[in-house]
Amino acid sequence: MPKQKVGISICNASLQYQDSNQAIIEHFNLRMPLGKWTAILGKSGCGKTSLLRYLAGLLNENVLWSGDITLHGIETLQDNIAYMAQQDLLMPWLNVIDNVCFAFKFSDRRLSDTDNKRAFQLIDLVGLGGQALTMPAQLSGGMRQRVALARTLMQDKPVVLMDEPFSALDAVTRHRLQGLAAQVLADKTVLLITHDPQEALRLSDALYIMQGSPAGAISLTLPNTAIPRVFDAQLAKLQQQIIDSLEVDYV
Ligand SMILES: Nc1ncnc2c1ncn2[C@@H]1O[C@H](COP(=O)(O)OP(=O)(O)OP(=O)(O)O)[C@@H](O)[C@H]1O
Repeated sequence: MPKQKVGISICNASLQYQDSNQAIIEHFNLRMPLGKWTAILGKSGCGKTSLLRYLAGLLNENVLWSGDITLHGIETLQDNIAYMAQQDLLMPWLNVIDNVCFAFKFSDRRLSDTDNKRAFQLIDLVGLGGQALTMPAQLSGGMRQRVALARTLMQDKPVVLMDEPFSALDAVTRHRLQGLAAQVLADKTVLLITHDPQEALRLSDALYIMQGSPAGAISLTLPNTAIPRVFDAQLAKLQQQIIDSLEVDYV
């Protein structure tokens, strides 16, 4: 990886659920470049979501954590993170615009005219102009994930955690939404969990494979080319390298 400013670094981390007698992550090191995408791949159950949820502050009392998290450009992770999950988590009783503005409902800040205007602009940006008053049940899976993306953008946080956000979509919709996300989340520090090596290679500036039990992370060197990358012979080779690394945990 070319020299890049680090946004978040995790050093020698260990994570264990309180009700378990074994850590799921140990000697875990990861450096997320500032304002870039970092992807994590790993066998199902190796601890990817747990790590993300810990970083999002959703696991505090349920886990034992050790290790250092160093932040650059932000004071705390709390208040600076937006989380986009695999399921869109849209509120079925709220229309598109109210879902996009959902985070405001739980904050002290009232929605200003400027915020409202921005919400409409984001809905346009994700290709859903004219659908602001539509209910989630009337939208396709891809459209719902677009609303979730607009909601993530509305929060306007410098760090975005994404847990398999495109995995439930068909290949073309996924490809389009990946491109859109790369465009609209440019300059954010993004941590993306995915099971799809191609997605990781297309979108990320740094790529880690979680391996072992408890899991550590190994990094893969990526070409210094523009994101989203076009899938070429070099990426195909890297894809094979990723699969070989992942296979170690399946023997
Ligand atoms: N609340 C919990 N309490 C105890 N153990 C848990 C809890 N949540 C998850 N685990 C365990 O932690 C391990 C890691 O789970 P996690 O969901 O983080 O894996 P993952 O890599 O994200 O998996 P997948 O790719 O299938 O989503 C699993 O063995 C799981 O059973």
